[in-house]
Amino acid sequence: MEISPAVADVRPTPWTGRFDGDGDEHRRWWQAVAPHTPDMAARGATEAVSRPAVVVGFRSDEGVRRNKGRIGAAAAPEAIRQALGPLAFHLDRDVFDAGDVVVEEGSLEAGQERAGRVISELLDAGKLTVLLGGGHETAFASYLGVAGSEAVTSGKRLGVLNLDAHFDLRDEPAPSSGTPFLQMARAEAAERRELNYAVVGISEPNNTRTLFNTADRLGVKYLLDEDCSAERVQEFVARFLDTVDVLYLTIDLDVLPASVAPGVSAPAAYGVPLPVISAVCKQLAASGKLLHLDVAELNPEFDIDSRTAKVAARLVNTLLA
Ligand SMILES: N=CN[C@@H](CCC(=O)O)C(=O)O
Ligand SMILES: [Mn+2]
Ligand SMILES: [Mn+2]
Repeated sequence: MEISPAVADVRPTPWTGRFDGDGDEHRRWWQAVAPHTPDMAARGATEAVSRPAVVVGFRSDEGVRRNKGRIGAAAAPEAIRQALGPLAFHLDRDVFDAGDVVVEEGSLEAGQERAGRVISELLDAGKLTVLLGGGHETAFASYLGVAGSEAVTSGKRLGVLNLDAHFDLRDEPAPSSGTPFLQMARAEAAERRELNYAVVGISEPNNTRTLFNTADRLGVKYLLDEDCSAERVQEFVARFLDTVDVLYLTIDLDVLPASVAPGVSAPAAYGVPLPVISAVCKQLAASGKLLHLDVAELNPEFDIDSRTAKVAARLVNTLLA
């Protein structure tokens, strides 16, 4: 029996940006990105050398709403595409847009499952997947996709690296943007595995003792924001990479200082400097272990001059380069 491919809820719309000419030397992201159609799922790269990347949006406010935050992240996928569109395209890979999964109020879990199925299929077709959130409930959608992929079900060791001021290990009656990594730990335990979870940028005053206790009980490795010198982070990430075969990277933009990333639900008073976060992205891209990535918590409503969206776009560009 033929199983129909998983598709996003909303088809991709054309990207826009500055036009300098049609030649390769003028190429920007908006000219390079092509719509991804279900029948392309199994198609490999064209002339590009690296694994093709596929962008998927996760339009969700529901996790932040449930977590009592400032809603508006559902508009983030569009804002990040708008910030990526005009950037000069120097990548050695094809990039496709598969459209958006749309989370209706109250139906977060179903949206996470839909996005998970789309991600798993793309991963199994050899793509590097990029999920644009949404609040950090996006991470559980990513996890479902990654955990359902052949790479992980065939036994490759998965590592989850979170760049975030928060653990997001809350124990709540309903999933939210504050719970995804506890949900992952429980899902991994159900598969008789342990979640291999590391966080860079934890703000001590913004995580309660309960959250630190949960992190310790689960064996979470973390670096506090105040300890995030370039050297410490590089060494921490290198040690973590040694323990994994495939990596899922999740960037919560509130890991950055509020001056760099004001457009988030919970801006960081301290934050990890952008050059340090950018260096991590380069380190991960060079590792060859990156399976999937997402960017979460952009809230365009609170952004200033698209500053946060532009940082998100820049980091995605770095990770795919
Ligand atoms: N996504 C997670 N967000 C933080 C929000 C913290 C806050 O609002 O101060 C958390 O739940 O810990
Ligand atoms: Mn988070
Ligand atoms: Mn956070």
